[in-house]
Amino acid sequence: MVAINMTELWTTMGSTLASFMFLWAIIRQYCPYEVRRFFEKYTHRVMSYFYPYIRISFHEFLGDRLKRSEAYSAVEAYLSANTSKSAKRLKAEMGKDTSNLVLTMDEYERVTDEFKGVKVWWVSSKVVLPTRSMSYSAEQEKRFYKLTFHKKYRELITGSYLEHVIREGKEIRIRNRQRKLYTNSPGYKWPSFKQTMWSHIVFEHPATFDTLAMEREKKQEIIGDLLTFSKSKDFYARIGKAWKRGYLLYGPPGTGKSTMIAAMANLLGYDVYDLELTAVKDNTELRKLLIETTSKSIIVIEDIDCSLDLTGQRKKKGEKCSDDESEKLNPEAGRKEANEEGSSSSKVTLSGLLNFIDGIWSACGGERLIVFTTNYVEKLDPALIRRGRMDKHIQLSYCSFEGFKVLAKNYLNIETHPLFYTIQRLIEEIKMTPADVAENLMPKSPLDDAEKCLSRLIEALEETKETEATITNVETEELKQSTIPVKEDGEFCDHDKETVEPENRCQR
Ligand SMILES: Nc1ncnc2c1ncn2[C@@H]1O[C@H](COP(=O)(O)OP(=O)(O)OP(=O)(O)O)[C@@H](O)[C@H]1O
Repeated sequence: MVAINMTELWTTMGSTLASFMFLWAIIRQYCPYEVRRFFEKYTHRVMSYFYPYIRISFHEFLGDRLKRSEAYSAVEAYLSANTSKSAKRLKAEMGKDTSNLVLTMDEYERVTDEFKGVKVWWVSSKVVLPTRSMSYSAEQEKRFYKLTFHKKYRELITGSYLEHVIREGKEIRIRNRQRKLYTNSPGYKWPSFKQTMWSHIVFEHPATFDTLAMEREKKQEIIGDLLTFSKSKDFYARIGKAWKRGYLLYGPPGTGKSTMIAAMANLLGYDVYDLELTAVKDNTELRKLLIETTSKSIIVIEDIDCSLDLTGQRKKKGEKCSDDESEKLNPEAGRKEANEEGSSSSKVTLSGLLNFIDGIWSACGGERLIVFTTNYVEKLDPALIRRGRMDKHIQLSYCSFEGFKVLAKNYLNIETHPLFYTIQRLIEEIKMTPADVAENLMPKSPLDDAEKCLSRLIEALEETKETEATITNVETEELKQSTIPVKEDGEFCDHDKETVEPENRCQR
């Protein structure tokens, strides 16, 4: 009897539940969104008393939909890197630089992640909301990620796990982002006054430390310094110092200063801000530009000796070093200067620049390198380049044999050749910049093989050697002649002060 009753009870319950589910499916389809939300809200509240799991949502857009949520983007990057191997349904999109595919979890896909032995679940989801406007009615999709975990791990997950997800997600995004090369150029801002602003292009310089012609040991030291800096956030916080580091690159033109900056940016994945000081109106504008720079960037002032003189006064436009090379990092630099002609004289001072490097504003943003380059280090004010401001001074010099070997590998794809012995002998006694060596190694026609290019370099080195020898001979000769000659009667003769008739002058 009892058994029959139980069977009846189960059957009734089953059919009631089925009817309820059927009804709910109809209601879901036809009832207005607001009513549905109301039911769902209260059902969730009742359920949460018995449900042992906690859920956290990360919505793509918050509030006005104008700006994508940083947390959502970080979670997306984290999940695409960490779970794309375990997810069964993935979405493929072109990366920002259109060179690779980026895989992310497809909608309604669920993946598991583990942190310190605790399992959590991520679901990518979306809600479709009706939008009503005067002119059209459309649906709006709101995407979000939902994280679920057991309530006994609340502290661990909301604390260290989420911190780990966001930090790693941000790092992945920085690694994958398209980097930018900024330059300051004059712009107009309401109410129509001229001021310099950052504009940018995509930064795609191919230089790396591998392709840089330099002694291996020196290269390793610089790489070590840069990597240590980039991982020292906590260290800088502990010692109470802004997270930034100054580099001074100096050496003759064509020794690789600009190339090294590009290699630094590529190594660390930083943006580059190429600051043209002559286009900055005054210290206030300089500070504004500084505040606008972002973290993980290199601020470069090339040829610093040409932008500011030792008294701290700006050089006039006409006095700027005529140096085509300064346009290398940024093709807009030349145009910018032309645009600047006729603008009012600038008033950036040495103290303004010192403030820029280590004033109170310089601490905002964090993780920044400030790089100055110069061909004449001796011309710079010691205050500008003292340690603490320019922490690391790097001299780039004429091409060594080791540097030549890097260039031979880059340009000719060879690591050894019988002509290397001759080149080693010549390059060790002659001053030739890596830029000149590189130019000679560059094949000039499809028929140019390694032998031809190396022979051309040897020829150029020998020519330079001859020119240097001729110059030295002339100089020695001039030096000999410039010593004050003695007249036959033993009197000294100073040619510069001679006022006597030519025929009475002493013979050189
Ligand atoms: N050390 C180097 N390693 C590899 N290539 C180099 C090196 N130095 C120069 N080059 C080559 O020479 C060209 C000019 O070099 P770069 O612009 O870096 O020199 P620079 O020292 O910045 O010159 P300047 O002082 O005139 O601005 C580069 O495009 C690069 O191809």
